[in-house]
Amino acid sequence: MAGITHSDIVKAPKVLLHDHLDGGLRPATIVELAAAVGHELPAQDPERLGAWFVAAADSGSLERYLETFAHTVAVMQTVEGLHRVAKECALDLAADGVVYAEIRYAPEQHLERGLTLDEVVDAVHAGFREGCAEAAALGSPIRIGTLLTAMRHAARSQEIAELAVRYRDTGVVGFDIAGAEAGFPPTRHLDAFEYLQRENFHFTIHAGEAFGLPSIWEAIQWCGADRLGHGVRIVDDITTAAPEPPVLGRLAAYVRDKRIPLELCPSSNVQTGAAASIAEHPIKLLHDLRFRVTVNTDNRLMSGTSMTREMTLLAESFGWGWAELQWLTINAMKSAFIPYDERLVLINEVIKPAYAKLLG
Ligand SMILES: O=c1[nH]cnc2c1ncn2[C@H]1C[C@H](O)[C@@H](CO)O1
Ligand SMILES: [Zn+2]
Repeated sequence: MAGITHSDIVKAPKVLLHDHLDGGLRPATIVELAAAVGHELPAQDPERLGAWFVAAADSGSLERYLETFAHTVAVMQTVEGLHRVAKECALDLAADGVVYAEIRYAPEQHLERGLTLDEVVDAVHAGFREGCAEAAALGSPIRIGTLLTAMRHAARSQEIAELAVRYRDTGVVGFDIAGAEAGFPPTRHLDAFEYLQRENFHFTIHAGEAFGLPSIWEAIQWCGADRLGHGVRIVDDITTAAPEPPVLGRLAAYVRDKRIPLELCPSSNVQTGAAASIAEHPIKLLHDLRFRVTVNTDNRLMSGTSMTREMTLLAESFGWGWAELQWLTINAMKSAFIPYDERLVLINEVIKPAYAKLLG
């Protein structure tokens, strides 16, 4: 069924696996927190500041896109700042109809004003707890787990992996590495990934965004990633020569056969140059070939987006309807890092009944 709109999609339950806490602040909150800590911003008016982030991130380069985070990370250096940002994140996602989210951030980036790693994690978790409680009271329940990210150019991945495992029963559901990809291959952090595997813990790796197949291959075959952050460049291993059917190379076939989830982020990919436009985004091909595709926001502030907006763009570009949106949502829920039985409850008791009504 084509023609579904933003106002329809906002009401449908959605699942978000790839969203950065420091990429989703409300512009008005940045302005207030920046005034409190004396951080200078490129614009003072929230509307202009929001537009500045989108324009500055729209550079065609991941490195330049990442520079914009200086202004969000700067206001997330105190318990108050982290707590507020996490709480508002929960409220914003719930208002957008997200029922389950995994939110990531790099604790090592929030130590500039003297917080310890544990204090950072505690502040974020407290903010999420409050935000989720408030959202439930407002009639939009949401569950949130966190992923702790290590920065790939730095050397703290083992420490952050241990931090994640220590908090595994109190809100952290996985681990990730992020930051500039070219020049910083996943195997740089092999010790951390091997440690996590010995601990039976879950992790995703940003791979195949600004760098191609070798990054994806290392993430899966050397590091043992459960999921791929982006992974969009897997299309480099798929040969398309219509009218012949597409031919998958060995790595693409492995990713599809093993049902390795791809955390695709369409708008973010257009901004960093990983895709030319939404209409030309490889998500269509990957969907048609039945890869384990999920749709994500990456950074709602830098892309001026939301889960509803990402899905609306896909519905408009590819004529996708409720069947496709349900497929994406169930793919994401199946790929979450919470226990299997808990995923099933959300699929069977929240997602499927809602889409059954929408499908009519
Ligand atoms: O899409 C991304 N690719 C690589 N790194 C990213 C992306 N989005 C955000 N980051 C970085 C910047 C943040 O400060 C950090 C932790 O959330 O992760
Ligand atoms: Zn990301």
